[in-house]
Amino acid sequence: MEAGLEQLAEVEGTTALWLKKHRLVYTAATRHPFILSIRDGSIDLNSFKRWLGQDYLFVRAFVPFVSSVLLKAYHESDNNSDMEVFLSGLAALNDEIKWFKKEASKWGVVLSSIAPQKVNEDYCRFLESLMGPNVEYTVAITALWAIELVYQQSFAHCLEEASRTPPELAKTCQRWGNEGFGQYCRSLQKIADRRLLRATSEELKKAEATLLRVLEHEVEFWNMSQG
Ligand SMILES: Cc1ncc(CNC=O)c(N)n1
Repeated sequence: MEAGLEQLAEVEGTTALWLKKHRLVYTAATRHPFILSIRDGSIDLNSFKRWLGQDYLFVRAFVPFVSSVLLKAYHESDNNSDMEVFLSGLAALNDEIKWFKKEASKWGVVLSSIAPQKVNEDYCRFLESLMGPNVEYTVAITALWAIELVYQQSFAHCLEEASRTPPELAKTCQRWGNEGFGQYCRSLQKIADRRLLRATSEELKKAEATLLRVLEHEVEFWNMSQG
């Protein structure tokens, strides 16, 4: 007998099914020419610096978004360990903001004088639209997982055996490509799958649409960085 999508979701997880279903845009986000140019060493350092400055601004907007997911977990979660996962994410972001400042000064990028580009503003506005109390926890955790996954998958690709990532970019790739961050992403995915298994069809629809929007925003962000 053929298994329905709902039965498959119990075995494989809804998120994995969605990544298969949307593999074209998922691959566009995680194997973008910008990332491939880091991996093969051909990256234009001006593109890297543009990415660095814009991503610093993005991460500043990402902190309140993660906080909003933590707040939803506190109020709505059926599992009290969820909150600790987000708390560890926020702790990592604290470290990350310091890293951005150090890295920027190393490259001569003046963070205080960087204006967000339109693509970045659009992405940050999308994050804000997910922060309100009207957005379900299930939808918000799906977005958070997808946002982190794109960076984890992209930068881990630059650390693989065959990659020729320039040594001065290795630390950047390790920030999101390391095993600990991979574990964090799996924790987020487990929470998302647990929630999606119990979601209404309305919530499922919203969560899947939100995943797609995240992947599209990530592709645009790489496009913008590449210039
Ligand atoms: C545009 C974008 N997407 C995802 C991440 C990764 N999350 C936190 O650092 C990021 N830094 N920037």
